[in-house]
Amino acid sequence: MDIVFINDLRIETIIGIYDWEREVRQTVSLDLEMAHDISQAAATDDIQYALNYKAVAKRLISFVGDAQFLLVERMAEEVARVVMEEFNVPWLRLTVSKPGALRGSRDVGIRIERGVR
Ligand SMILES: Nc1nc2c(c(=O)[nH]1)N=C([C@H](O)[C@@H](O)CO)CN2
Repeated sequence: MDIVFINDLRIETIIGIYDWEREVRQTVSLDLEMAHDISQAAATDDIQYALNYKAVAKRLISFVGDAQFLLVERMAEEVARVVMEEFNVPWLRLTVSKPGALRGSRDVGIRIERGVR
């Protein structure tokens, strides 16, 4: 299976377990790999047969921007569900990072894989 990807999609949201984190929006970064057979899009040169990464990004900017999760784990599971259900993606790998959340580290977060490749 081929991969359509989005790297370092930065979104402002409420995320975190501490009191101060419920008051201010922070940046999260999403790296997303989505399984998709690109052959029909390549053969036709027609966006209707492509997994439209702009449409996926637009949906996630809205979904994550409106959310108020406590844990990156919950955010990752919900993002994976939205992408798989709404864009008919059979498999994905998703990294959710919080840049600057841990002193001494560039970023922290989690990586998940869901579905069948
Ligand atoms: N596994 C996780 N560990 C931690 C999380 C998290 O979401 N998952 N969150 C925090 C705090 O919100 C932290 O990011 C604040 O700097 C701590 N550990």
